[in-house]
Amino acid sequence: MVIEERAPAKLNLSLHITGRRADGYHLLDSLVVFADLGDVVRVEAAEDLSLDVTGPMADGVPDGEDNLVFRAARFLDPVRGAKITLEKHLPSAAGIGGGSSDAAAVLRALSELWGMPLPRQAMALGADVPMCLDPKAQRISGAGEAIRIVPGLPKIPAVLVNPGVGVSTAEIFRTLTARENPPMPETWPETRDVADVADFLSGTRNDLTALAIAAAPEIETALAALDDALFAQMSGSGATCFGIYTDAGAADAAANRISAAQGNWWVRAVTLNP
Ligand SMILES: C[C@](O)(CO)[C@H](O)COP(=O)(O)OP(=O)(O)OC[C@H]1O[C@@H](n2ccc(N)nc2=O)[C@H](O)[C@@H]1O
Ligand SMILES: Nc1ncnc2c1ncn2[C@@H]1O[C@H](COP(=O)(O)OP(=O)(O)OP(=O)(O)O)[C@@H](O)[C@H]1O
Repeated sequence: MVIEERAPAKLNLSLHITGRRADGYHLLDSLVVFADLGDVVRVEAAEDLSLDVTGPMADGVPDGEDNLVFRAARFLDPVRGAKITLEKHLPSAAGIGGGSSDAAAVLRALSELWGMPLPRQAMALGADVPMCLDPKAQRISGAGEAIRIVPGLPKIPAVLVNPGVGVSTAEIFRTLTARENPPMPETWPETRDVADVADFLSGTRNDLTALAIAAAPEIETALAALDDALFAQMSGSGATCFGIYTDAGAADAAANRISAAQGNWWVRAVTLNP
């Protein structure tokens, strides 16, 4: 029996950095949603643990013990075996939680295969892993472990643009000096449609943007390419940026326009799910 789990792209619609803990991890206040696009993880019973990485974005992704999928399997059970296949569709080191979403998907798949409870304390695998365990719209605080589901968001047509440069999350946090910034508003607006969401987001920030642009100036070009969106911002530590649009037709048209102008960029029209 093959168990299949989707590992959707994670988008930080906002990312406020509000402080730093004694252990060096930063405190976040972030609105996170997931796209209808992602990697695919498949697991089946086997004596030994093995990992095969396939798919259009597999190039350069580690296929051994360095892969977060492998580490997640060992984290769930240090000795049990399984044959794991990871089909990569998302760019890596891209701020859309590729490795974290894969790790969460393999935890879901292996807990089913091995008949084990899903571990909720998955921070040790990465700050983004807990939020990817149940990929729904959520507000994240703490260092990523404090999760509140955000009800009532609409489906959001969007375009994801990655200008083809990898950005190291660790490196961006290391260069951060302005660590005490205001959080998002505490009260949540009633969002009935995509324009309401854009309106709310226009009062938010991604506090890593300037540092990411300093490391990868292409990010500024990617944001400029999304200037016809209702709202555009960078996700995570970059380099992927998103633009949100009134409807799927407008998102498709923007994706086609940007792809035609920038043949080497990774550009996708998606829906961001509530
Ligand atoms: C930027 C975000 O993507 C926002 O969702 C996450 O906070 C990062 O999540 P991630 O990639 O799973 O991060 P990890 O693999 O745990 O950490 C990578 C690096 O970022 C730094 N890091 C990460 C999360 C956090 N809250 N504060 C940090 O300072 C850590 O010191 C580490 O050196
Ligand atoms: N399953 C995986 N998929 C992609 N990269 C992985 C995976 N496992 C380990 N890696 C390594 O992790 C690095 C970061 O990739 P990843 O895609 O997780 O970053 P990211 O999207 O910026 O994450 P985040 O949004 O959580 O900061 C890669 O450069 C790669 O070497």
